[in-house]
Amino acid sequence: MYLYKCLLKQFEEKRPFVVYRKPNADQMVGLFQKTRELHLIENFDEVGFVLAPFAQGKRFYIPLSESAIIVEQAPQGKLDLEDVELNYNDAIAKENFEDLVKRCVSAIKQNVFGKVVPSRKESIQVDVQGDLEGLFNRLCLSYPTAFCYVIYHPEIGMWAGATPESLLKVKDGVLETMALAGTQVNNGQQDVVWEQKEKEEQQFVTDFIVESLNPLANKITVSEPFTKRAARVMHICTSVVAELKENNVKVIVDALHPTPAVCGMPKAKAREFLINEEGYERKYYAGYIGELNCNVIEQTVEETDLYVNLRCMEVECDKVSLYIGCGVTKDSDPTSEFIETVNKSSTMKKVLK
Ligand SMILES: C=C(O[C@@H]1C=C(C(=O)O)C=C[C@H]1O)C(=O)O
Repeated sequence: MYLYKCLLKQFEEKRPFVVYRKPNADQMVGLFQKTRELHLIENFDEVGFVLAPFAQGKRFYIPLSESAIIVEQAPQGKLDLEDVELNYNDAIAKENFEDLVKRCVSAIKQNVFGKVVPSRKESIQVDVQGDLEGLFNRLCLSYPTAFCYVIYHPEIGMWAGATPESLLKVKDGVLETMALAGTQVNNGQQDVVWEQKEKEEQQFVTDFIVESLNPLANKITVSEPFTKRAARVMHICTSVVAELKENNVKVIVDALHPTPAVCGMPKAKAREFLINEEGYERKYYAGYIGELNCNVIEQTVEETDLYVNLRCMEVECDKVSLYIGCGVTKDSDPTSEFIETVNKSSTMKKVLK
């Protein structure tokens, strides 16, 4: 396919690119920047594809005006990749993460915050860059309902992922978003029962989103919670629709990012704790990614469609680093939370060959 040829050439020449496929979409998009420049987002009037970090780091974009744009049919069909063997007994990772969760619970009990979302990083020796076409195909075919992407910038590096979580979509003055939290293993079971802890955790996220949007919206509609399946896990989800007073993407992004689904609440306290206590830098994990002031397939510039960068990995020449986190409340059990991160890690592990 022409898009993949361009991707290979672009990567060989160390020029920025992104290839992505939106949830349930038939088409995929490739943006191939003609220069190697790093374009930073200043005021959110920019038009292009953005990748923003969780906290520290550069918020950059690939401008449409400087890129070759290729739209092709996305990989069709469904691939059921074999389950990978998950290691629940990595003693060092387990001990470190459980210790972090204990510190989170103790901060919650001291009323520093009500919820926090600690995370960890797991590196695997594997060469993925040698077969980017295969990687993107596997992402799209395995996760048809996710936002799948591979993005590269010579000054930033390469990231890939298949995220189930929308940060926001703004179109015609209407904003759509979701409150996603609470996790259990997805065995394809039909009767799903959610524990009180998970329901509360998800309610935190819904409340935060509604409160943050209140000053910005004339009317907000919240759906009943429903179960959203995402590969090996599933979550509780609520859809939120807001009629905006003003179409100011910067104000809306600042209000929502990072949501308590990936950070905690109150936001500032949780974020400060994570930056100081996690012991590593999240970089673009739990940041956001997507089209800013454009919809490439529909060829309009009046739309923004951003996703939370979850179930993702940083791709280097001989290794990948997976980033995985989980919401912690006062009732969290450190071992169960570690197991949850292992389960979530299977989304990316499955597409590695
Ligand atoms: C933080 C992650 O996922 C988030 C946390 C969830 C939870 O705490 O149950 C569920 C969905 C996501 O909003 C992750 O996948 O790394």
